[in-house]
Amino acid sequence: MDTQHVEGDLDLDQTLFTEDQIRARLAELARDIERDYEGRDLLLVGVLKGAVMVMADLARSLDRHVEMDWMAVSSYGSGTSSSGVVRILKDLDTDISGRDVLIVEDIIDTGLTLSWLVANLKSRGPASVEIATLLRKPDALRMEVDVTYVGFDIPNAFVVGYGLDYAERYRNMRSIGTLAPHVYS
Ligand SMILES: O=P(O)(O)OC[C@H]1O[C@H](OP(=O)(O)OP(=O)(O)O)[C@H](O)[C@@H]1O
Ligand code: HPA
Ligand SMILES: [Mg+2]
Repeated sequence: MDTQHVEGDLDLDQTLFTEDQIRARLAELARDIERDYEGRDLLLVGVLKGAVMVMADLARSLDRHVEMDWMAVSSYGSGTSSSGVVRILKDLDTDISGRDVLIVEDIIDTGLTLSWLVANLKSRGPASVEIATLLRKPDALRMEVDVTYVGFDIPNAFVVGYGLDYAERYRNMRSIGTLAPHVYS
């Protein structure tokens, strides 16, 4: 199944990561996470909606018990640049005080979402808060974010697929690619 199985059109410029490359990298991160959290309970917190695919595949790569909870926050709306205003659309169901929390994200772009979210979760008294993200754009960072597990560093271009959307489209692509400029011009 190729990148364009969903759209079958010319909306994508380039494939950055195939399904196989994503799966292999998540398996490596899973081994690191198993080692680092050995003997401790672990709560994975997925950030909706973009992180659904990463959460599903990372959690299934882990050879251990984990709990999963979800938050929905949004700062991008339907555009390609962060509004800088983070809104909680859905909060956790779990009380995280005293818990080891690992935030699972699809992408760190400006860092605004994650820096806000880490501060928000730390204020709830967890034992620890770490971040696992599949993608990070080092050149786009506006807020420093301490990330423990990074899948891939990527150039500063808008990407879609594997959970990542442009105006809610392309999330169900199996691979990740850059969007052709004509799509948002
Ligand atoms: O580092 P930043 O510049 O803050 O960008 C990263 C955030 O932006 C995207 O979420 P979005 O707000 O698009 O919501 P979504 O996951 O529902 O698409 C992405 O899933 C991250 O949560
Ligand atoms: O490059 C991106 N693509 C999709 N959603 C995003 N949210 C932040 N950066 C991105
Ligand atoms: Mg989005």
